[in-house]
Amino acid sequence: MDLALYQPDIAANTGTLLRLGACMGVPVHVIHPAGFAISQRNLARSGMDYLDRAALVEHASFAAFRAWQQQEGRRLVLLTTKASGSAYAATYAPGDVLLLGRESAGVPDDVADLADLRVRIPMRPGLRSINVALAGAMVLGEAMRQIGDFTQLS
Ligand SMILES: C[S@@+](CC[C@H](N)C(=O)[O-])C[C@H]1O[C@@H](n2cnc3c(N)ncnc32)[C@H](O)[C@@H]1O
Repeated sequence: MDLALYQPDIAANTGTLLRLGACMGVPVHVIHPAGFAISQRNLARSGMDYLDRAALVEHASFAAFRAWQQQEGRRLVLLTTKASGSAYAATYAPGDVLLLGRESAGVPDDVADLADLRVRIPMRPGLRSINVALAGAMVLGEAMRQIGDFTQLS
């Protein structure tokens, strides 16, 4: 199970997800261009001293990320408010890569079309979206619970 961030805009969210990845043993992929430099200075406030324990993988472009994902034979699961299927009705597998959209605009349609599975966290009517780091945490938690990954943690 991996997390992937599509062209993230806000360093604090990426730092938060890197800290989550470090604690859960989940690699975090950043798909460039990001809206900020990937640096200790930019990420330290939210990532704190967990950054050194995070498995960060940077991809120069979506094409580079896509090549890696296909080469590895990993399923791409997109978290999007535009999905019809609930993230809590989906079935996850150990190799899944959970792809999160950018804070400002999600992912473009051509990227969404490549996803093997698109899932939505149900929300109350009239509300737009959940913070990207919280959305990632909610679905990662469900996916890890399903595949039994929490049993490997203390
Ligand atoms: C702030 S939201 C982006 C909102 C953007 N306007 C859009 O249309 O996607 C950032 C990312 O968090 C995730 N996200 C937020 N709320 C979500 C929800 N209810 N279901 C699934 N993913 C969600 C998605 O990956 C989304 O691209």
